[in-house]
This record gives sequence, structure tokens and C-alpha cells, in this order.
Amino acid sequence: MVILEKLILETKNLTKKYKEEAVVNAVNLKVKEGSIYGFLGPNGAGKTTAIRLILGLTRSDQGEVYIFEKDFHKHRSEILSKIGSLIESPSYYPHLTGGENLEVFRRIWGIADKKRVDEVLEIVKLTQAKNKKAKNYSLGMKQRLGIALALLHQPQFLILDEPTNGLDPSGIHEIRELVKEMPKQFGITVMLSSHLLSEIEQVATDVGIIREGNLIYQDSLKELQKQAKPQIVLSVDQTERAKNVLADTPFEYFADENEIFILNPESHAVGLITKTLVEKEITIHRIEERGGSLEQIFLDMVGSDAS
Ligand SMILES: Nc1ncnc2c1ncn2[C@@H]1O[C@H](COP(=O)(O)OP(=O)(O)OP(=O)(O)O)[C@@H](O)[C@H]1O
Repeated sequence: MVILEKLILETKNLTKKYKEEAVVNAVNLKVKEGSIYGFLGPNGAGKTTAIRLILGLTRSDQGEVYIFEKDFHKHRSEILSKIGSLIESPSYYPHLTGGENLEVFRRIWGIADKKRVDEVLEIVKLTQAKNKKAKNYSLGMKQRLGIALALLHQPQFLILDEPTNGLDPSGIHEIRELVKEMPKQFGITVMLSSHLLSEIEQVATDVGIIREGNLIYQDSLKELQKQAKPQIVLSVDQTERAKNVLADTPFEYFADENEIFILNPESHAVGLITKTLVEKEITIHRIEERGGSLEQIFLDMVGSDAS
């Protein structure tokens, strides 16, 4: 059965060039309704530019953007009225309190529901700090105030560009918990960018990886995790014979001169492999588990400078 998932965002061939060089190169993003889409890439990979193109803040050189299954350029204001975004640092009045800031924007944007200010303060857990001046907020609180502003008009899609940049571990934790709540509690699809896999890994359901303007990976986080399955590495006294023995088994493997690598091993495989080899009088010097790190997969994809 084919389950058709609704796409909240789809870009087709999205391209932006600066001085003839494509910083976003024919990118086809697909963000599914109800997902938390982690947009991952090293600094300078093109994440902010892509997000600015999606929101119509920068003009593309080529390609199309569909949001809520509508052509962005034809339905711009309707679409924007249902999107909340936070790009880089939030804009707020430092001398006003958090509550006053939200109230000012509520009026500017013509949001009739006066209770909405308290609702968004509650969502981002700033109720206690409502009457404190924004300039005295911690960086994490300022960032949450920015998210509260982005949520004020009850968007269906929230785009956050590097929301945890510069935050301490507790600030990062708070943003992460907040983002996780969005789809389930409020029906909001989230796209967030980061250059840190560790951050995306803890919140995202889906991942897009961009490198030098090219989208080099896009799938569910689960699929990416599957790729990070560990390998069992065997070091034996007769590698050639061991290879011949293993060729008659269902296990996938490859070998170099000294070691045999068993790919995607099931939990019972190690026992069976060792038993088979020992029965053929092959001595096993060492068995170890290697790989299995999502970080390694990411670094292999984007290059080690990404760390
Ligand atoms: N207005 C501009 N003029 C010229 N080049 C630009 C402009 N904006 C961005 N770039 C270049 O485009 C590339 C992508 O930048 P972008 O800010 O989108 O990357 P990023 O992935 O968001 O990285 P970061 O996390 O460091 O912001 C970079 O090489 C950057 O120098």
C-alpha cells in the first residue's frame, strides 16, 4: 500500500548563485506534514540561504517553492500568514518586558485574541519571566522569546535557523524540548537547521544534509541510523581461508589482507560466524565491533572539517 504523505514544504531545483557560484544548487527539499525536519550542514553550506529563499527573503535564480502544496510566489501572503520563523537572532525591544514585546507584536499583526500572549509565554516557558525586561533575559530566554513571537499567529509550519547557536547546554535542552512538543501538541511541522548532528539527532524525525549548496542526503533519521549499523571486525590466522568459508554463508562481508568485516550483523550472527570458523579450524585472534556512529557517517558525507 502506498501511503501518500502531505508535504508541507517542497522545493524543486531551488538555486541561488552569488557571483556565478551556486551556494544553493538545484535543491529538492521535501518536508512532510507533522515531521521535525533537521536541516544539517557545516557552516557556509547554504542552510541560511536556502531558508531565506524558502521564505522569499532572497530571490532565487532558479527553481520553485511549494508550501502547503501551493506555489509560494502565487500565494505569498496567504502562505506567510501560516508560517512562523526565527532566522539568526530574534528581533525584540530590549527595554520592554517579554510580555510587552509580545503584546506590541500582537497589535501590529492584528491578532484579535488577547490571551494569545499568555499562551505563547506558557508554551516557551517564559510565564515567570513575563514582566522582566527582555534585555535582562539570558541568551536562551531571548531565543525562546523569539520562538514565542514566531508562534504568536498560530502558524502551521515553524522554521528555525540554528536556534541553539551560542546557547549553553541547559538552553539547548530547553529549545530541544520545545521543538519536540510542536508536532504532537500543537500540530506544527518544524524545520530546523544546525551544523551539529548531535542536536538534530535528538529531535528530528527526518534529515536533509547540505554540503556546498548540494543536498547530499534526505530521508528519515531512522534510515540514516540504519546506515550507521556497526560492523563486526574479525582478525584471524588464515584470512584467505576464512573468506572462502564465509562465502558459503549468508553473511555479507568484505575483507582486506588482515581483517574481515561483517556488514549489518544480526544479533545472533557473531556466534554463528565464530562457530563456523572455529569448526574449520581457523583461529580467531580478535573480534571487535567498529563503526556504528552516526557522527562518522555525517563526517564521511560532509568532510571532517564539519566537526
Ligand atoms: N549576500 C551574499 N553575498 C555573497 N555570498 C553570500 C551571501 N550570503 C551568503 N553567501 C555565501 O553563501 C554560502 C552559504 O552561506 P549560508 O549563510 O547560507 O550558509 P549556512 O549553511 O547557513 O552557514 P552558517 O551556519 O555559517 O550561516 C557561504 O559561502 C556564504 O559566504
